[in-house]
Amino acid sequence: MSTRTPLMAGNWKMNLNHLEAIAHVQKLAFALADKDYDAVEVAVLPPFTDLRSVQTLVDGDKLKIKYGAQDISAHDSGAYTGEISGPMLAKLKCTYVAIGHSERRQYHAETDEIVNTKVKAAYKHGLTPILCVGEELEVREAGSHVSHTLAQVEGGLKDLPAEQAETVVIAYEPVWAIGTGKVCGADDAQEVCAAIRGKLAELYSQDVADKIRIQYGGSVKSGNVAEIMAKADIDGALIGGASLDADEFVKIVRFRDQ
Ligand SMILES: O=C(CO)COP(=O)(O)O
Repeated sequence: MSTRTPLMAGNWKMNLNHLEAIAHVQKLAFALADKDYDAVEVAVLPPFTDLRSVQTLVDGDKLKIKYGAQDISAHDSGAYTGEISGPMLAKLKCTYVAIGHSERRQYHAETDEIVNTKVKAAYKHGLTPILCVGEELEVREAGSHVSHTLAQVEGGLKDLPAEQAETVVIAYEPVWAIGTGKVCGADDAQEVCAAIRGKLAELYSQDVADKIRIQYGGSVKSGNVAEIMAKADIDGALIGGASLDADEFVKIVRFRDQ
């Protein structure tokens, strides 16, 4: 039995303005009880413009929900128009930051090198990275999904010491399953997540690999979450679309009841 606490994180992507964010987090706060947080860590990743509102709510009402950003600059400050730095996110008391999401790799040309620099920037400022990896449909069809994903894990964690790596969260998100309603079968997801843990053991040690949480992401809903979470190497989910519906997100947090 794994001692890893599952992490259910809602990636809102570019949805919900700061007023909608407040209403949404209030709904989650109202629905979730202490026993939910005892069993599962719950986090939301709102757009940057919502973070101050979410922080104010979480701080003011001592909510147990955690929050973080969807990206981080590789730089600490300076002439980088449009970017948001690690110190800015740390100042807002973010816990997590998603790095290398496939939408950033695809639309913003983020390479493993850039992802690796951002992972290091997150640690430098006390933020925990959620390193996103996963293959496109052509890669899966060619049968290279495992090696492709492991290369992204290795690239993203390059030169990272074990003391930092043991707290990273890896999110396996097959690109073809994101927002398509096509969930990766639980056995297929487990195959890749087990291979990721094997790679982590090779890069660090079995002890470190056993501490790292590996999430699955891609069309997770209340109806399929229990089957996915039953797998030995899956320690949570990164949820896009379904996290925008508070009732549905709460059901996902309560995956054991589904
Ligand atoms: O990309 C995702 C989470 O980061 C998954 O998105 P969906 O849950 O909408 O498929």
